[in-house]
Parts: sequence; C-alpha cells; structure tokens
Amino acid sequence: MKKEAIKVDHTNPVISIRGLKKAFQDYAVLRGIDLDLYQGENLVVLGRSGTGKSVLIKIISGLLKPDEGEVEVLGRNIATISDDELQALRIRIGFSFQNSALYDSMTVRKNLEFPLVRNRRNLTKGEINKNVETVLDAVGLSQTINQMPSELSGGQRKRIGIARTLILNPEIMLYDEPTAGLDPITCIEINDLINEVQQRYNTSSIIITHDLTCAKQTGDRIAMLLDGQFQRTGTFDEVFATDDERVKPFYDYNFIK
Ligand SMILES: Nc1ncnc2c1ncn2[C@@H]1O[C@H](COP(=O)(O)OP(=O)(O)OP(=O)(O)O)[C@@H](O)[C@H]1O
Repeated sequence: MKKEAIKVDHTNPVISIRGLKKAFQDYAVLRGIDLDLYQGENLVVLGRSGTGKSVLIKIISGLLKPDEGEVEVLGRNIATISDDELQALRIRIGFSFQNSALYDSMTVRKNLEFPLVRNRRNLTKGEINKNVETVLDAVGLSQTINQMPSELSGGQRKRIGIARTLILNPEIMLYDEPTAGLDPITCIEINDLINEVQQRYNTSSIIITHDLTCAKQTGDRIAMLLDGQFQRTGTFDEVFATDDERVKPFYDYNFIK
C-alpha cells in the first residue's frame, strides 16, 4: 500500500546525535555519526553487513556506551544519565528485534502482558486485558490470543513482537530488519504495519533494513551508513541518484536492473 503523507515536525528531533564514535579493539565501527530523528518520522538506515547499524541502535537504547560524541534521546544525554533514568527512558523506546524475541513457553496473551506487569504495576486485570486486546487488534491478530508462539508463522511472530513493544506506548520505535526472512507478501504487510504504527501511535522510528522495498515503502527519509558515517541522506530517490559504487549495488541487487 502506498504510504500516506505524514506530518513530520522538523523543529523537534527526538534523537540527536553528533560526532558519535565507537570502536571495538582496533576496529573503528562508527567514525563520527551525525543524525537527527524528527518527531513523527520514519527514518530508514541502510548499510552493508558489519557497518555498525545494530551498534548504533544499541547505543541509542543504552545497551552500549559511545566512545565519543553526543547522543541525546528524548532530551536526555544517554552517556551521562543514571541507571534509573536510563531504565525509565528505555520504557519509552520500543525495540522490535530481528528474531521477534517472544517467550516460547508463554501464550500470546502472556507475552503481551509481560511488559505491562513489569512496568505498569498499578494496572487492574481489566486494564491489562484491554491493553492486550487493543494492541492485538492494532496488529490484526486478535484471534491468536491463546496460541503459543510455536503455532504462529514468521510474519505473525513479527507482528506479535511489534505488539509487545506497542503495549507500553513507546514514543520511539527501533526496528531491526523487520522483513528479514519473510516472503514478499508478508514483507509488504509488515511494511504497511510499520506505517500504520507511525500513524496510529504517532511514533518516530528508525528502521534498519537491507530490503529496499521496505525502505521505499516505509521511509520518509533514508540515511546510508558508508565507511562509518552517514554519507548519503535524503529521500529514497535522492540517495540512489548516484554512480557511487558503494551505493549502486544495493539498488541493482534489490531491483534487478
Ligand atoms: N560487543 C561487540 N564486541 C566486539 N565487536 C562488536 C560488538 N558488537 C559489534 N561488534 C562489531 O562491530 C561491527 C558492526 O556490527 P553490527 O552488528 O552493528 O553490524 P550491522 O551493520 O548491524 O550488520 P548486519 O547488517 O549484518 O546486521 C562488526 O564488525 C561487529 O563484529
């Protein structure tokens, strides 16, 4: 489905990164990253395997510490906040993992209740049920409520993983390769879901992908990580209007020129 026009507030970055560097032993992965994610925006991050996309979102969610630079998330400097403040900030960020990260021994209902029981301790049973039903409806899987993850398809697991992050009403969503391993029709459905989430929950999102159809369908803006920096950012067409041999193969491979 074609993406509906979204109003992005370019005066209000929810993530602001300046001069971010991160190395492991001798290998400099991120070599001076500058990036803003604006309120309401879907930003797609592209880059070859091993260029540091996952490292970047781990730094944003406080799982890894930067070596140098400023990383401000929802107005808080990630490097200097206390552990308690970081914990509170993380609840405002939804992380959709590549493997969906569901608990295999729990039903869909229990998987969805889990973050609420942990983080919203004063909710009544009725409120918990209502929240579970609302997010299941949002991802179009109300009928799976009593099923086990093993009974779901890859696409359904992905949706439940997204529902589990939505249940805490995150302001920022981080999607790590949301369409990896899915068939083309399911990919399109997940792309549509990412756009629906953006509209319905007013989220700002970073979407890491190698799938250019996903990038084109979901991205309001694309940022391409090349040699440790964002060297090409813009709309999909702007980013790929180049003869740069580091960029062209992405397009040619995805769209079979
Ligand atoms: N905790 C760590 N310790 C040491 N090296 C690490 C660590 N985390 C990541 N790296 C290295 O950093 C580099 C970037 O890894 P990252 O997972 O961010 O790549 P990526 O761009 O997400 O790749 P892919 O598209 O394959 O998922 C890799 O060389 C990886 O081995």
